[in-house]
Amino acid sequence: MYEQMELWRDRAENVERNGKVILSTNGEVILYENFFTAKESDRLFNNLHSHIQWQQDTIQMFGKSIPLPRLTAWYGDEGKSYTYSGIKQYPKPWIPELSLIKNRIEQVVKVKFNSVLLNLYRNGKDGMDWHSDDEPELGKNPIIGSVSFGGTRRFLLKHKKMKVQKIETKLSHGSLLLMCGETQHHWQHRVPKTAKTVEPRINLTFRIIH
Ligand SMILES: O=C(O)CCC(=O)C(=O)O
Ligand SMILES: [Fe+2]
Repeated sequence: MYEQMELWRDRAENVERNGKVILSTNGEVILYENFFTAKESDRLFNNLHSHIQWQQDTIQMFGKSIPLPRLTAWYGDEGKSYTYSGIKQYPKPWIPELSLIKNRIEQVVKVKFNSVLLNLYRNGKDGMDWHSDDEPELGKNPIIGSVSFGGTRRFLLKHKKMKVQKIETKLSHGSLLLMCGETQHHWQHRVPKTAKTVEPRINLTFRIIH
């Protein structure tokens, strides 16, 4: 037992050392590549792809209902509602694959997440436009743990006021990106669509809903 705990601690510290600081002005973003091994990531991608209840959400624009360019799902603790695209949503209960991922990132982040928003980018035509994760339910300086499986996609950050300040990284199979501090207050992020052929990608953003 003791030995196992030591192993966990070593692993957590090692991962911490391997984190790359992507952004440190007006917020903090850290990337841990290969947070999950390739083998674990393959297994988790397949499991989530088939076990998650993916849904096609729409947004209302000029009186029209427009499908979002990705499939989504929301899981979490019971009773934590979340308003997304103007619709009050209730999470589906945790499933083992999600609890496993959540536990693993909590070892490093040292907070307890109570919900996760999942996105499935089926191909290069799927993406996510500029936004901040600044919904009031998330509180002032939310910590967001973003896990990626499947095809690598570009991830961009731009400062809200100093528009020239742009940061770009790639989110690959098995990576963990942490966004903390004032990041959501000062920065927007997006996953651009691409004309290149890309493998499907699953992204999970773990959040704390107050
Ligand atoms: O797919 C990603 O990496 C980003 C997802 C995201 O920004 C979100 O769900 O709020
Ligand atoms: Fe986001």
